Amino acid sequence: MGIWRRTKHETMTNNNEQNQQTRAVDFPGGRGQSRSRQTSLDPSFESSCRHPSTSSDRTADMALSGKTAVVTGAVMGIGRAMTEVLLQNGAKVALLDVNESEGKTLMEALEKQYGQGRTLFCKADVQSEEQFKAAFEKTTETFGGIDILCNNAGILNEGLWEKTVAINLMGVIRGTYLAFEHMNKLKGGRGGVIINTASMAGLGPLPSCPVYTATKHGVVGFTRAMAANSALSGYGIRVNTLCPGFVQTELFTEIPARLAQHSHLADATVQLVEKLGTITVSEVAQHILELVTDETKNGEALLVTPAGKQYITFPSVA
Ligand SMILES: NC(=O)C1=CN([C@@H]2O[C@H](COP(=O)(O)OP(=O)(O)OC[C@H]3O[C@@H](n4cnc5c(N)ncnc54)[C@H](O)[C@@H]3O)[C@@H](O)[C@H]2O)C=CC1
Ligand SMILES: CC/C=C\C[C@H](O)C(=O)/C=C/C=C/C=C\C=C\[C@@H](O)C/C=C\CCC(=O)O
Repeated sequence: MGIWRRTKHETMTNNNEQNQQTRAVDFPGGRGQSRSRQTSLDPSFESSCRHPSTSSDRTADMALSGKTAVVTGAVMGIGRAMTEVLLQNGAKVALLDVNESEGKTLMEALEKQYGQGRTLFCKADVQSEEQFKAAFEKTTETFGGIDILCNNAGILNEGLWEKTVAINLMGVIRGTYLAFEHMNKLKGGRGGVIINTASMAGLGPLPSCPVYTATKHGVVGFTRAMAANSALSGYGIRVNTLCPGFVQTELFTEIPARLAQHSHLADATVQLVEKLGTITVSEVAQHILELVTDETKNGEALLVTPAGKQYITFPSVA
């Protein structure tokens, strides 16, 4: 059970046993940083990110300049890394999360790093139609529209399996339907793209997390169906899903407690983690850019693991 004895913020780096402190203000460093920009809000970190004084004059030529994104579960982990990728590439970002205190702190740090008027924080639980809808409306009111949605919020708790379904699957469905209302070209929208965070567990079963596996399989299936639905309907909206393997975040900690009645399988899961390795949030988030900017990407499932990235092909049933 070695892996789970590490302190809350220590994580196992892929193929090397160095402990890493993953602090609240910077992303895990480690392997693969050459493939992704190390970003940090830690002022002591020699960041490669643009500073506010240059951000505005360089934003104009960035891939996502003029675009507005909404990210759920944006305050930490993969969602926070996605937020940074979007900001680094010129987008304005609405951060949605239930963690209000951390959200406001992050907002202040992001404004210092990327300039005023580029970010908005909305306290929003993806389980709540009212809160999610209000956040969309506030975003549209603030930035003039929504072009990108990252349905990223998710939990892993087999003991609270109904909540897991409500957040991981129903929350993604709710966000997608709200985005279709705002983006639909047939309803006055300007089109757009939705990125749903599934998981490698959305492509193959994690025996110790059957409900989590079900939610992620649901996200993959729903994404592919909505992508085809939109294409056939002429809505002008693309829908793709990102399927990370094991990623070094809070969700990845205290796994035995999260497995609940399946915790007897914790060792098997540890062996799977050791077999497959782990990746950093930056190594995951960098891939949203291709899913967002490549107009040919619709209905794609992009698997990201220590071995790299792979677009999944599914058996054709018709
Ligand atoms: N960490 C991993 O190994 C992997 C994670 N994923 C998925 O990536 C997504 C992000 O996970 P992590 O960054 O690892 O998790 P995390 O626990 O580090 O961050 C999740 C964020 O979502 C927020 N959140 C939780 N419930 C919410 C709700 N009801 N409404 C709004 N925000 C809520 C939390 O406050 C937190 O800021 C999840 O969908 C997860 O299932 C997929 C594959 C691997
Ligand atoms: C315990 C789960 C830890 C983190 C959850 C995280 O959010 C996440 O989504 C991680 C998913 C990783 C899944 C990785 C592999 C899934 C593999 C399955 O397809 C097969 C499962 C077991 C096969 C055993 C083997 O040796 O291949």
